Amino acid sequence: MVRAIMHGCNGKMGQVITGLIKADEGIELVAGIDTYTGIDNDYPVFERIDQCDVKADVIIDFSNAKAVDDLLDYCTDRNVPVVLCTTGLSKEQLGKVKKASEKTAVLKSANMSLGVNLLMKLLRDAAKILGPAGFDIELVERHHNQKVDAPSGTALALADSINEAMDHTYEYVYDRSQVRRKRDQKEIGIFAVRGGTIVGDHEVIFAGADEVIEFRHTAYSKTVFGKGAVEAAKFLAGKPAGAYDMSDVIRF
Ligand SMILES: NC(=O)C1=CN([C@@H]2O[C@H](COP(=O)(O)OP(=O)(O)OC[C@H]3O[C@@H](n4cnc5c(N)ncnc54)[C@H](O)[C@@H]3O)[C@@H](O)[C@H]2O)C=CC1
Ligand SMILES: O=C(O)C1=N[C@H](C(=O)O)C[C@H](O)C1
Repeated sequence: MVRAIMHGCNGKMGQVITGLIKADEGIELVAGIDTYTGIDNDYPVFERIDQCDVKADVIIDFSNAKAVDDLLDYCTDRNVPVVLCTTGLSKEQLGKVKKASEKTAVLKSANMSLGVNLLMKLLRDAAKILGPAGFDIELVERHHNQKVDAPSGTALALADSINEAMDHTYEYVYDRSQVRRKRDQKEIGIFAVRGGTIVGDHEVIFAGADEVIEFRHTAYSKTVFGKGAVEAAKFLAGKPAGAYDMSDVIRF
């Protein structure tokens, strides 16, 4: 049985994972960490990660970018593998994630769903054909009104997978309001919509002369992310130090 700690246990994703793990015989939650303590869980909850003295095989993180530095310190000091799902990390934090992966197993993914991870692969193939054929690439993401980071981690990851296939020749453009010029072909425009309870929606538009191809992923519940995170935690427990992602868990 894999022993897991839920970092951000009283948030929306933390509670989804709590429910999924309760019904899973292969993994148990032995502790939770959250600054908000107004929920009764059937595992001990600590307000700060450095207060947690419960031993675990893996930590699952859905919290807040501000909480990630202390989490990485805890995981590297104790050599605990971590499934890092929080988005909106700074450039410095991404560097810290890389360093942490030299000391412990770190699986970072902006989107744990099967669909988005397949989409990344499809986009790489599409870009290799449509980019050289002169198609412009634009990305629109839509999320609920409680989301703090923009654009979404997934939008950036989708753009990165396209750019990777194109030898990193594309620039990302987030705001065209201040610039009076036509778009460059080597741009990926990235736009964020926030409203209501939209779980997560990503649309990638390849617009050519007289034809448009659109790829779209829509999450209808947070369970799709939760399921992927639980699978990732089971996969990561016991793994040696290194940088992992969902392509190590989901084999296409
Ligand atoms: N990788 C993926 O597939 C997904 C990633 N996310 C990301 O996960 C993060 C959390 O999302 P939600 O659960 O919707 O947010 P939420 O705001 O509902 O939950 C975050 C929880 O973290 C807690 N928290 C804040 N500071 C903390 C600290 N220092 N230590 C421990 N806990 C702390 C908050 O009190 C809250 O309960 C966001 O960055 C979001 O973008 C969300 C869904 C899917
Ligand atoms: O905050 C969310 O809700 C989500 N965040 C992730 C992101 O920023 O990409 C993944 C998912 O789309 C939901």
